[in-house]
Amino acid sequence: MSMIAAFYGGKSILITGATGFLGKVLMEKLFRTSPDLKVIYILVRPKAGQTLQQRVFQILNSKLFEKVKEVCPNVHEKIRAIYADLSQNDFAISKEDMQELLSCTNIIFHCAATVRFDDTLRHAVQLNVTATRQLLLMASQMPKLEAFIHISTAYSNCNLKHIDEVIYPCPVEPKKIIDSLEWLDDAIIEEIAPKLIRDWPNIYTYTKALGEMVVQQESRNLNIAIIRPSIVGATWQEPFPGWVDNINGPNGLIIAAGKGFLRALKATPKAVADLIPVDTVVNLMLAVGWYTAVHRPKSTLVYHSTSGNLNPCNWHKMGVQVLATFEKIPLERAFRRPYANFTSNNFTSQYWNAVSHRAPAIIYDCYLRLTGRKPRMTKVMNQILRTASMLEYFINRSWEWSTYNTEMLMSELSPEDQRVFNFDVRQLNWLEYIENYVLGVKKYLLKEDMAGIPEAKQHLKRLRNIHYLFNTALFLIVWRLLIARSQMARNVWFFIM
Ligand SMILES: CCCCCCCCCCCCCCCCCCCC(=O)SCCNC(=O)CCNC(=O)[C@H](O)C(C)(C)COP(=O)(O)OP(=O)(O)OC[C@H]1O[C@@H](n2cnc3c(N)ncnc32)[C@H](O)[C@@H]1OP(=O)(O)O
Ligand SMILES: NC(=O)C1=CN([C@@H]2O[C@H](COP(=O)(O)OP(=O)(O)OC[C@H]3O[C@@H](n4cnc5c(N)ncnc54)[C@H](OP(=O)(O)O)[C@@H]3O)[C@@H](O)[C@H]2O)C=CC1
Repeated sequence: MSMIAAFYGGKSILITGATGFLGKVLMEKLFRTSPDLKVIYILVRPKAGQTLQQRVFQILNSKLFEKVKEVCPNVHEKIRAIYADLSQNDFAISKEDMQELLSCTNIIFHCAATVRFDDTLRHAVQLNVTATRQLLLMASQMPKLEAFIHISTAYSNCNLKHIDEVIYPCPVEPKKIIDSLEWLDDAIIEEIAPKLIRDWPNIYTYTKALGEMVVQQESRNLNIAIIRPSIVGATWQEPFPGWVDNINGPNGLIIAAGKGFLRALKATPKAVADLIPVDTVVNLMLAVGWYTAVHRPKSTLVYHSTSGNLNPCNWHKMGVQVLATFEKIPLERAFRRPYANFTSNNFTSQYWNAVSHRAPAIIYDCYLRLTGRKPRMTKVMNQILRTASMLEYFINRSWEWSTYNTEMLMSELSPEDQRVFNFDVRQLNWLEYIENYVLGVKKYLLKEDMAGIPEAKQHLKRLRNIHYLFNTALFLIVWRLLIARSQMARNVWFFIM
């Protein structure tokens, strides 16, 4: 019998960010392994014209929850969506809902955040810092609370090279920043933002670091733990391999590569690709929730959910396997044949951007114009290159994250818990994982039908022929021009003939 699964039985669990990538996988695993849990409260806002109930309905009826419905047929009754907007005072939660949350909650998993790298400082602080403080305040009024698990990121201290499982102080106190945002206007805030974030690469990582400091400062006598995942990728094993549902992190670039838009990337081939499967992160979260509540460590423990020091993979290996998978299982209607050229050199990267990205986009737009259609490829390409440049910081560096606490926790688990809540990334086979990941992007994210693979392969063959034809024509034109203008070229030509 799993001790962790039994621990969550009968519990009332509060999850923020439950509609996000990590939150959905967390809910799924909780319902599947502890179907006798009492209730999961989720703080949700209406979005894209959908009410809370419609959003919950959509999640529970997705492929991700198919197994849950077999194990826990009354899952609909065990999920309680509470209207909340984490960027508002008191999260805009009604008095009755707040009362219920305060009096019933046993465990909190705080996953909600803005993960956009380019968010405004005001919004990112509201979500990643102030909301965390507000939730901690709520937690301090919960008499039944056993553990508060805060999800941060392994990159919250990416201005350092070696990162231990400790909370590092930020140069400016979070409280000072929160207070000043109240009276500064937006224009001034955006002006001072670069000075505040100093050597952090973006607002996201900086505000996540501030969020951790807030956790440390406002922990009172709560049982708190922080989990820092690196780049969260598709599921490894559970509930099935390759599940993914948003374009964040590597996902968008994998699509851009598979569709042949992105054929070169400014990346250091030997740098560690610190991906971590989302189900591995979730298993660690649940184990940490149990350990924090039952063992009540004296201080706030930080757990790294990373792969680099236990089972490293690099960007070269990842790129090669992504391409190999697209050979076998191509995406539909590709723009060009997939290709991956990694270079860490600025000049070469600019060259490939011009030749491999911008020039084909311009040529294709000319073709669209000539055939009476609206040009669009340059716009798409600019967006992809902007995204790639935003991620560049993370694919040109390697970090060392120590994992003492994570390994200690692994050794504390019973063999049954190590199996059911496996977060031992040493068992991960990268080639198999990446293949399933790419397949998952095709099936679950792009919703492409596997029956379309023969046609997709045929399309790639046509693209290859167009490519050869184009290169031959280009060569002949250049050669003809050279012969017309250079005596040496003429001599070479006669010599060959
Ligand atoms: C050469 C081939 C290589 C072969 C493949 C190998 C793959 C290597 C992949 C390497 C990836 C490395 C990733 C490192 C990430 C480190 C993350 C740190 C971990 C974390 O803690 S946080 C979670 C991660 N957060 C994110 O990923 C958010 C990043 N996104 C943003 O911040 C914004 O979206 C961005 C990029 C600033 C763009 O903003 P904006 O210009 O306002 O655009 P929109 O968001 O409105 O989107 C417009 C348009 O772009 C599409 N889009 C958005 N994001 C991506 C993406 N990541 N990849 C591709 N495309 C993306 C989006 O769908 C929109 O399209 P439309 O058609 O709707 O216009
Ligand atoms: N994905 C990754 O690679 C990594 C993620 N992390 C961390 O993991 C956590 C979860 O990330 P992930 O699931 O990927 O992110 P998502 O963007 O998928 O999910 C974010 C969640 O936060 C919610 N949220 C955002 N703003 C508000 C708001 N104003 N009110 C209520 N809810 C809000 C979103 O709700 P809605 O659906 O309404 O938008 C969504 O449920 C974050 O803390 C992130 O920093 C850490 C390392 C890597």
